[in-house]
Amino acid sequence: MSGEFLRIEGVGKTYVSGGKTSHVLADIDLAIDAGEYISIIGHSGCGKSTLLNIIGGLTRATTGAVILDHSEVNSPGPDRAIVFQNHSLLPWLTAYENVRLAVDKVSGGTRSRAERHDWTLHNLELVHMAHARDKRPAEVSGGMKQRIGIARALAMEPKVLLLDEPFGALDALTRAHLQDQVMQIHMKLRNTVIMITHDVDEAVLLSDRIVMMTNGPAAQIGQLLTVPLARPRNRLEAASDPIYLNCREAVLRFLYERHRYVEAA
Ligand SMILES: Nc1ncnc2c1ncn2[C@@H]1O[C@H](COP(=O)(O)OP(=O)(O)OP(=O)(O)O)[C@@H](O)[C@H]1O
Repeated sequence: MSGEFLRIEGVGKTYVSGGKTSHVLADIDLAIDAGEYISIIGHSGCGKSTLLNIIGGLTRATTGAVILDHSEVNSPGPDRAIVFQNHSLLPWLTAYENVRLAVDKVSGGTRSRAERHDWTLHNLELVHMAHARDKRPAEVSGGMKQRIGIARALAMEPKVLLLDEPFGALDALTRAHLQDQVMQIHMKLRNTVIMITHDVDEAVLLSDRIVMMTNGPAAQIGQLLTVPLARPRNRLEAASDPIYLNCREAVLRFLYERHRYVEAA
């Protein structure tokens, strides 16, 4: 592993609002290889979204830098697509149109109309949503909306896919189904993914490495855990695999023994 693809170097973040200063992140160093699936886990409010937004270019780091493929990240860009917990689809557009809009924006100058049409459909097929291409967000389930959001993000062919609790609002069965699909897509595309989650099993099942954050203020990476489970992974087989169980226990111990959540006063 060279860790040259995405480097987070000494990243810190301080918010100043209403005369109050809060040190959210301090000295975050992380090197990620192309094709890795990384999860970020930590208690509520520790700064996970802040870190993801810094990588996405939506928030500027106070100190340090993010270097993606040898260029410093200073603003949002199509090379980093973000999928949020609550889908951000345009309600007046169909599934096809939501994805097509992103495709036109990113590859309007490089692909013909026919190619952009095919590419839009290809990405809807990837998430098994081609059958619902003409439905608007209000006409489909929460899981389907997330799948359209993932299709839209993938269609932009980002260097990094940033997932901010993408399955957080879904029921357990839909969530498991979508996790399996994301694993299949990752196997197929070998894309680089950084995902925030609160779910220990989700982190272990999907990730190559898990970034465990300490509690804030000034949260840091407390532990970095490699998940040496072979791929493709099957959730039923994994559930009794000693490697899976050891990783799961390591994350639980980190969260509930070493860095227990303390309710803010
Ligand atoms: N724009 C902002 N201005 C001031 N403080 C902010 C801002 N955005 C986030 N914060 C604060 O930074 C801290 C970290 O927030 P962040 O959303 O990154 O945490 P998180 O770990 O993603 O939380 P959760 O798991 O609950 O989503 C919180 O205390 C939050 O109130």
